[in-house]
Amino acid sequence: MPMAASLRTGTAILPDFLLSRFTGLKLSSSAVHIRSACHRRTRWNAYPKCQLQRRYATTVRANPEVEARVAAVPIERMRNFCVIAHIDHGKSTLSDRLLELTGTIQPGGSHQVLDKLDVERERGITVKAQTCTMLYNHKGEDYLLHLVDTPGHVDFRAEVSRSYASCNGALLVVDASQGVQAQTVANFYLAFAQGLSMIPVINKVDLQHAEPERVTEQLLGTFELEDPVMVSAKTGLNVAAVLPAVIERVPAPQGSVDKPLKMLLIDSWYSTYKGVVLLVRVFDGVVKQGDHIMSMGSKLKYIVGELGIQYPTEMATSCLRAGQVGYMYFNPGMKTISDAKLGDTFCHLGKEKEVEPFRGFEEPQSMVFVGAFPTNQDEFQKLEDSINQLTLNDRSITIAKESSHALGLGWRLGFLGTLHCSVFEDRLRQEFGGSELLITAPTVPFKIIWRETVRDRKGEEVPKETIITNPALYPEDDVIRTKVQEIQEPYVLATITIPADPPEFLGHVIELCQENRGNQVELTFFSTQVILKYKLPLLQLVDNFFGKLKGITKGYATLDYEDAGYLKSDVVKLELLVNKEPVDAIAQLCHRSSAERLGRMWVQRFKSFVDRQLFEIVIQAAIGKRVLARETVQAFRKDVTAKLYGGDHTRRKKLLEKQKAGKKKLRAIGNVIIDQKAFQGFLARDGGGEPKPKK
Ligand SMILES: Nc1nc2c(ncn2[C@@H]2O[C@H](COP(=O)(O)OP(=O)(O)OP(=O)(O)O)[C@@H](O)[C@H]2O)c(=O)[nH]1
Repeated sequence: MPMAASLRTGTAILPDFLLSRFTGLKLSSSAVHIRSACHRRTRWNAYPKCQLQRRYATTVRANPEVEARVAAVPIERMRNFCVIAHIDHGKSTLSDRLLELTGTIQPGGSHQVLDKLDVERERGITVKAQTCTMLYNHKGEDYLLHLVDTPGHVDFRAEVSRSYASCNGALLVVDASQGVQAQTVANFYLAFAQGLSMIPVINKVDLQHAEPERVTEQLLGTFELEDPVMVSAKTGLNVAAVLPAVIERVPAPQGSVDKPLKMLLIDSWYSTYKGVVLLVRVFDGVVKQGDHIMSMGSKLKYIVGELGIQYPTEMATSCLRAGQVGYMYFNPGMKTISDAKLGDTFCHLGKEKEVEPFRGFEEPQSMVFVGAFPTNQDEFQKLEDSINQLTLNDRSITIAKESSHALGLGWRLGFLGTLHCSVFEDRLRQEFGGSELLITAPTVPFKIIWRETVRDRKGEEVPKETIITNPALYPEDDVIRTKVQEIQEPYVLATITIPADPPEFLGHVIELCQENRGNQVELTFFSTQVILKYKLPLLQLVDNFFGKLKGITKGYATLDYEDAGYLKSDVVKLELLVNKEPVDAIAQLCHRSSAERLGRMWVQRFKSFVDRQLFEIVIQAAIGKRVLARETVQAFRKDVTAKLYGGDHTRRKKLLEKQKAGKKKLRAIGNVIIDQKAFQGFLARDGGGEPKPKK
């Protein structure tokens, strides 16, 4: 058994080949890389098959030399900053270089140490903010730097906003060949609103078509940001200039170790081995192992177990002081991860009156919903287990049981956006088995404003409101006529950037936005770029808008969006009928203007997946009683006894068993028997429009 390069964690040694099997990592990199990777991966996916991975992930070793250096750094020499950028502009690569430069990880190891979730590696995107503490010697003095690598995609904006609470500054990374893009704009304003000091970093200057001068002008023109640091995170060129800029341009955190403890809960995740882990930022005071503390939100009391810094994995220290960000376990641990309310303030027990709690974070709302059903109803429990495993560390996913006449028992799942949804779908297909799963078309929440009134908190009479996330719960026509005042759908303010050349791009994009019921809000020309702002219904966005946008701009357009509230809409419920019986799982709420096109597409598509039967099958798309489209599957005559010729009875038995197993996957819609494969084919999406793996 090869034991060289084994990873020593605590008292156990795991051989290379086992380690690589359980972690999926190559072992050329240092042990630190491996442990870091193991640790990060467990935060998003708790894979049942990776017990060993999780066990090794949570191993903690104190390092007296590092701890002594950390303890000697006063608050004036601490800097907490995040790295923000448009997708793919190089945040994670730059973060890697900074970790190497400060000796936190070994140089030349595996890439993107902070992108460690399976999904991040597979798709080449960051979905979870990751943090790391570094020690950096500048002009002969040690500085304690706390870096947060943030996700670029709009769906994970809540992660970014939360990270800002632990930071005083931000590195705004811009690709030297692409310049300012949609998410650069969005991230800049978010960071600006939080009062963060921003350092522009122009990355990828090594590229042949890099235009650092043009991007410098753009940064000045768009954000009034001066003095960018020009780097190549890939080759390491000039990366050494980044940290001195952080020290000089990002203010030290405010706070005092002499004041009562005031600590903010920024993030939490679940470790099977040790339970709930908290990521905290200490604003005032000092917290040590054994301290009795309380949550000012829930009033629950806890005793601090182990605490320390992420260096880049957990490294136990004796205390965390004002200005620091670190991890913490309670002893006994928190019962469930939902007890860890992000944005909660903690103080020492008995000091509650002396501490003003933080306002907390805004809870992100689910905006994209799908139904998930097992093709074989016997597998319902297995699906439930898979969903529970995958949502353990992602509390932004909402889950509710759902029952469909056509598809049986399943789950209604809510996500922050389309990428969030498609990332989860991929994970669930991997975990549960892709061919065994039916996922319905994504939909958005609709708001129903009733004529009936209720009293609000101030005692004033206001119309009653209901949010509908499942078309099955949409009121019947007569209820809408008599009891509903209006129906609203969610809108977003979309920012689209495109190159000014070729000029046709602009025309195509305006056309696309108009076709999708968009209203132009702003159109700005920069030297080589155009930034458009449109108010668009979210429903249009989930219908592969990004894919279409990329298509008409040869992949050059970038898109970002923010919530723009609910607006009145002419919503209808489109249903698919099979021999007059509605197929509930396929019903969708849509705008009246798109109902006919969608209906026609539905009937043609469904027809192509339905097997002919002994009688004619009529497939229709309808709004209430009004039929919009119709297709017919002709009957055919089948000799059902053809295969059952006399002779070998075992053959006959096998055939019957096969039929029995097959029946589990059949569904009756009225008198029509439909194989789940038809639904699967009909509901299959090509997933276009989302970022593709880049490596
Ligand atoms: N040529 C060149 N490529 C770079 C440089 N920095 C990063 N890249 C490449 O650009 C791609 C994106 O880099 P990442 O670090 O993953 O970008 P990111 O901003 O973290 O991406 P998200 O996490 O998805 O938001 C990778 O293929 C990197 O290898 C650079 O300085 N020069």
